[in-house]
Amino acid sequence: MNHSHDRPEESKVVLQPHDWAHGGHTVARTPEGRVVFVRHADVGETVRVRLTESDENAKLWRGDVVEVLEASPDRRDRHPWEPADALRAAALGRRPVGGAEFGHLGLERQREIKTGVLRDLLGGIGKFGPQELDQLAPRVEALPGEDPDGLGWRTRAHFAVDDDGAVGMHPHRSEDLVPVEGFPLMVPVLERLELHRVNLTGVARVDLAAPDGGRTQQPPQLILTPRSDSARGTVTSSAHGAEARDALIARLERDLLPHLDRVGPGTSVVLGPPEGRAGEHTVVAGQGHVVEHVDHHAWRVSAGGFWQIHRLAPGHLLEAVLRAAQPREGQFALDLYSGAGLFTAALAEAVGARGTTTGAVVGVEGSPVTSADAVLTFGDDDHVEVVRGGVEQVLARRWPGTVRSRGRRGSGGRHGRARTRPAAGSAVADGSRRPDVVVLDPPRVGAGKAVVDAIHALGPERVVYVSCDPATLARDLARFRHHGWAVESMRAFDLYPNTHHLESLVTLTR
Ligand SMILES: C[S@@+](CC[C@H](N)C(=O)[O-])C[C@H]1O[C@@H](n2cnc3c(N)ncnc32)[C@H](O)[C@@H]1O
Repeated sequence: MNHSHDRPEESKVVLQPHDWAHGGHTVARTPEGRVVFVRHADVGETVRVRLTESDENAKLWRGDVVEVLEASPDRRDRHPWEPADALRAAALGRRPVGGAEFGHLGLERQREIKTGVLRDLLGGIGKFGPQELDQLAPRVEALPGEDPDGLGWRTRAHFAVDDDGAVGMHPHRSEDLVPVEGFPLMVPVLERLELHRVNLTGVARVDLAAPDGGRTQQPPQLILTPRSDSARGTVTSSAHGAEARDALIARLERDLLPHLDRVGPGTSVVLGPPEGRAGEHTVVAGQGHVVEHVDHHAWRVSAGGFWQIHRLAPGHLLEAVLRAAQPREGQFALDLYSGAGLFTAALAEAVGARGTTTGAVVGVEGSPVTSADAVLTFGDDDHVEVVRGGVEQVLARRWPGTVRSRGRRGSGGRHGRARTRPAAGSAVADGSRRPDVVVLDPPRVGAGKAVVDAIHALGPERVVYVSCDPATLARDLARFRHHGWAVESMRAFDLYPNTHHLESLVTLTR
């Protein structure tokens, strides 16, 4: 069992990190040979580290930098966000919050580190040889139009709320809650909401959404998740819970709405089900959904539905996916883990206009909220079909024999029978036609063996894999390569500046 140290002076060691690992930390060794994952450092530095997990029996220890004895040339003079600055947090006797764990380094260095981690994972888990890696030359690219400090990009963010109703964030792997006044990684329209000035007692979590990258007149949206415990007038699902929910709504109308009228007029406020429960959303003010746009496309995204986080990501990814997938008029494209239909829309336009008999797109999405959005977005477009369900289950149903293991994976596995609307031609609907192009964009757990095997069995010309986790991507690529697929090209994007996260886009052919 790990134990955390409450008395910092008792648990400090001086270390020299020698490597970067996946997950946002450097790797160092104590003189006794113990491996320590150190956050907020860089390779080549000498740092004093406060151990946050150091159980004698643990395989590895963890710690945060509290003092820099020899600094990396890439260390920034000033961290762009104080609550996440490890050195400043140490001076205040607390831990840095998560959310900007690379903020101590310049953006170029951040991308260099992410490129190195991607390459290491492809070599280790993915079994790519050094020559293959040199040929592919994966490199994490900055998005054109990115802020020079990597700030102001998040159109989606969330905060926890403490017992006293103040918004806060957690340090890495900690239940502690540090109150925060804003989050400069968010787009300005969300920063201006100044939620730290409002008492949100009875709320467990606040999610924020700024449509259209925060650029349009469309106001932002706040989604509040009520607490489910019995403390402080909170909400349960019982009849008593309905009263508590009404009381919470009354309190929000009294405290939150006048504040929002001053700082963010028109902001929508939506109350979700209590934490850990499924259920309806109640619109307290404004609307229950936003509309996202890229060029001439528009998508509906409801409270709780998925949308790409970086303000520039939807347009950039859409273009990159189209370039990689090369869909042609009359083809059948399968969009797996399709969300609200970002790629579905572009693929649909490329394979044929409404009413064509041969061009078709099928999007598969597991979340009931997000797939319902896609159904509404694509309306009566008869060459687009939106299927709600787990990818593995949907592939097994539509193309029996392609999925060997019927394990239940990921969020999509929970959602019963697929709901389809409308059929995109009978051959597509009954599974007798197979896709020419498959795009997949799974969550961090990746696609997994059964889904990769099924895509292989479907025999498309091209597969485009969009990934937000390079470790599961490497694992899934190894499986594709086992089936004889080759990586034609690989790109990676810095969609999450000042954090260790990265997005990859891989084109596979046979
Ligand atoms: C990374 S998002 C990509 C969405 C979309 N491609 C986009 O760019 O907006 C992954 C999506 O997969 C859905 N999802 C997660 N696990 C799933 C599963 N097993 N089957 C189907 N959908 C799943 C999530 O609800 C989410 O909308």
